[in-house]
Amino acid sequence: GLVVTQLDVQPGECVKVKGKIPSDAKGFSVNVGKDSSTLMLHFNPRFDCHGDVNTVVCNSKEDGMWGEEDRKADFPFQHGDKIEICISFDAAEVKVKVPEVEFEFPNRLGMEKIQYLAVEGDFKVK
Ligand SMILES: CCCO[C@@H]1O[C@H](CO)[C@@H](O[C@@H]2O[C@H](CO)[C@H](O)[C@H](OCc3cn(Cc4cccc(C#CCN)c4)nn3)[C@H]2O)[C@H](O)[C@H]1NC(C)=O
Repeated sequence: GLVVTQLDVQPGECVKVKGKIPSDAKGFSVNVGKDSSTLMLHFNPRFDCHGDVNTVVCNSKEDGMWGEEDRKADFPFQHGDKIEICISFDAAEVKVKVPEVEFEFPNRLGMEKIQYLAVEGDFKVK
């Protein structure tokens, strides 16, 4: 999927990804951080994959190693949805705004900018 590098997003700024969730989507992820091995956030809505149904899984990745998963209570996504995902952060946390819901995740790595964004799986970036 889409990979963007050299982004240089600062605290308080937001990066927005618009796209469509295919009608047969199993799951997708939006990753932001330094690069593919060092992620401030792996935002992974799962419709039906890895044994999860309608569950948003968030995690961080440090030098290629996954952290502790954080499974969210909300799942505000449906097959066929056209959505905007807005990601912003500060020293303490990462915020992921989607229609109707804002998810929060700790800025575990204390990252001071987002250089890298990658979208994987069943999400058609517009
Ligand atoms: C119960 C004991 C075992 O526990 C399980 O252990 C697994 C392995 O660690 C974890 O799963 C890993 O979880 C990690 C976050 O933590 C990651 O999501 C990682 O995926 C990386 C990855 C990303 N991509 C690209 C991509 C992305 C989204 C869509 C597609 C598609 C498609 C076409 N339909 C492709 N491919 N692989 C996942 O494998 C499970 O959550 C975890 N489950 C629980 C309950 O704990």
